[in-house]
Amino acid sequence: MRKSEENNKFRKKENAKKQHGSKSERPEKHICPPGECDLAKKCGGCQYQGMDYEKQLNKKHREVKELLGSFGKVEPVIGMQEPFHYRNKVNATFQRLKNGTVISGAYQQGTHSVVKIDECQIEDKIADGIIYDIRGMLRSFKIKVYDEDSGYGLLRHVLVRRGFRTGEVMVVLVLASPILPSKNNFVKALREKHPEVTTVVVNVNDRRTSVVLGERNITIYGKGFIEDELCGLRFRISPSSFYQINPVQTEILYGKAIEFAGLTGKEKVIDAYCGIGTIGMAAAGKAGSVIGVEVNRDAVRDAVTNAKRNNMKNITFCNEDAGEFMVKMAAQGETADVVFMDPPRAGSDEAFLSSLLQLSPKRVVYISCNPVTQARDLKYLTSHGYRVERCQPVDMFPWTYHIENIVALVQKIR
Ligand SMILES: C[S@@+](CC[C@H](N)C(=O)[O-])C[C@H]1O[C@@H](n2cnc3c(N)ncnc32)[C@H](O)[C@@H]1O
Repeated sequence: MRKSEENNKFRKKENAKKQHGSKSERPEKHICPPGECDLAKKCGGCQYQGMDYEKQLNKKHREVKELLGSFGKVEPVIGMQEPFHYRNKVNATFQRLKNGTVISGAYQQGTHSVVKIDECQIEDKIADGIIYDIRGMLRSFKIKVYDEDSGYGLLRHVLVRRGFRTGEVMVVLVLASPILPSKNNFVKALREKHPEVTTVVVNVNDRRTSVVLGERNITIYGKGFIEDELCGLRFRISPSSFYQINPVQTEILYGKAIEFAGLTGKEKVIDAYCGIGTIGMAAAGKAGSVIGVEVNRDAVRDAVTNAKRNNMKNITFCNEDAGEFMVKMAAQGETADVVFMDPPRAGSDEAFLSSLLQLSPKRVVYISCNPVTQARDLKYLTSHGYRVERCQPVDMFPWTYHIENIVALVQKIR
């Protein structure tokens, strides 16, 4: 995945076509000739490199059907019209080679050696350019790259996030200590090369860990977050908050999720695992009230600000473990009409699912980036009074084996 030319033929042919939701609407042929990305095998990020895009979608469809087909019909995967440079968040790890050269890129799959990446076919081009230039600035600013083995050095990762609609750019420098020497000059030099950078944050990660971000953020330029627009709403995104990485497909994903919720304007809705409040806020205009629940404190802070920013009065947020929150709601005899749940890859837990049954929502819309754990959780829900009504995979991650999937569950008639 990299320095590869997107296929111009593909673009010309497909530009005129609309986003495709069903097989017949899809472009006839998606192309990425085998071997186009010379790093694919080393980097391991794009498992489906070299595979025709249409084939990728069919393969993902088969995979979701294998896991979830027993619950009901699986719709064809909604793919992208232009499945390139979709990642709005790019994280580069830095490494100093034995000969002194500094490289940046991604860990080679299953190892801790870095594969040098200057430009990647799925990453935002501007973000890649910023990372490339930061690498070039390290020597003149005497910034040493962190060495995992010795624990010596300063710079561990650079994370760049770009607002798809706003163009705002956040650069997060993940450092082993809080002090960036000549920080003002560094920011000035970076902004001379990239005036599109709107904020620079130092994230302090002094632990021996493979987790990218530490807990402390220090804003050294700008407001410390970016804003972006999704579904006609404006969202603030802090460095540690979750935000979907493919904004084009996210609007399709949320649109389908809200359609599956069948809202009429009166419902009491829970948006569980809500991140910065995107799904709940996109749904709030069609619901009576919404409660978002999320464990990450920064994300909840963003969510509260986002609700105010969009002048939403019928949504509140709770900073809590989603399972614990549901247990409390159930213990208080509360109910809900619709529950959106969008847990991390590990899926939900029994505390959450068993309390969900007690809240007895008429509809559950389960969004997942891991159909394996989704299948496990659906097994539980379908053996406790729910049935799967709709199942819609959305390709948020072209060229990789990952797939996002939305399932609508409704209560079985007793
Ligand atoms: C896949 S993201 C979805 C976020 C949001 N729905 C969106 O579309 O942007 C999952 C979210 O669940 C949060 N999370 C993880 N474990 C949690 C838990 N036990 N309770 C509540 N939230 C949790 C994460 O911080 C993350 O924001």
